[in-house]
Amino acid sequence: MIRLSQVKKAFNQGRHNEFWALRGVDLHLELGGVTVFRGPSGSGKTTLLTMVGCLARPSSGRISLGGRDISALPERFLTDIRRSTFGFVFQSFNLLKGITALENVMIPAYPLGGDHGALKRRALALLERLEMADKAQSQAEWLSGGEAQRVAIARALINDPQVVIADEPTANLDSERSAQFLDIVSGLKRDGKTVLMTSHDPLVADAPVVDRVVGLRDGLIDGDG
Ligand SMILES: Nc1ncnc2c1ncn2[C@@H]1O[C@H](COP(=O)(O)OP(=O)(O)OP(=O)(O)O)[C@@H](O)[C@H]1O
Repeated sequence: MIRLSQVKKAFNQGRHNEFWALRGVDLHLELGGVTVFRGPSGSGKTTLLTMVGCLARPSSGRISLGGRDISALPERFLTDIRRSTFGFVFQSFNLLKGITALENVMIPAYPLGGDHGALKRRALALLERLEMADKAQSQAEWLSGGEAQRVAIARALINDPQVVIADEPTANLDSERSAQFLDIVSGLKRDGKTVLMTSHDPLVADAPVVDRVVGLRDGLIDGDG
């Protein structure tokens, strides 16, 4: 379970261009299920997910994960929690060019050590599940948008995270690919994963697989259902 208490985030704090992207968010996220964060551009959705996923720290307020306060932990502990708990799918997918799809999927597991052969088999199994096995040896830059996204999803899953965070996952996809993405999300939900997404896309927010839609406006929660 993830709990945010009065989480605030300022950018450029103390400077003339100080901006409060989050202005006091209280939120309780149960593990399991699919939550979508919706709101106008600039309302703080991405900022909120980066706090939840331990990619950045709040300026004030508390975030706890499974009852443990993680907001004030030193960076190396945050990195460990991030690696073991969260998988990320970024809007632009962020695959590394010049290496294969398979190698991209394997990268987040390298810092954890372990047997290379077993890791490769796990990565291939994930690509297989996402119907991308035939592209395992393709260079990342050769992949189409939908293919790149599926590789990014496999990469997000390689360390078997409890929580998958996806920022505007359908922004670069046509409606058929978006529907396929939602099928993948259904599969993750069946596997017991918690999925947290931001989305402008009504196709996503209104999808039957979504359990909860949290609205954000001007850095505050604006509707939760
Ligand atoms: N590193 C930064 N430095 C300064 N301002 C920032 C930074 N990151 C985000 N912001 C500002 O914080 C606000 C919230 O940004 P955020 O990316 O969380 O919005 P969002 O709701 O995800 O928007 P979108 O739907 O357009 O992706 C925006 O006004 C943005 O310009």
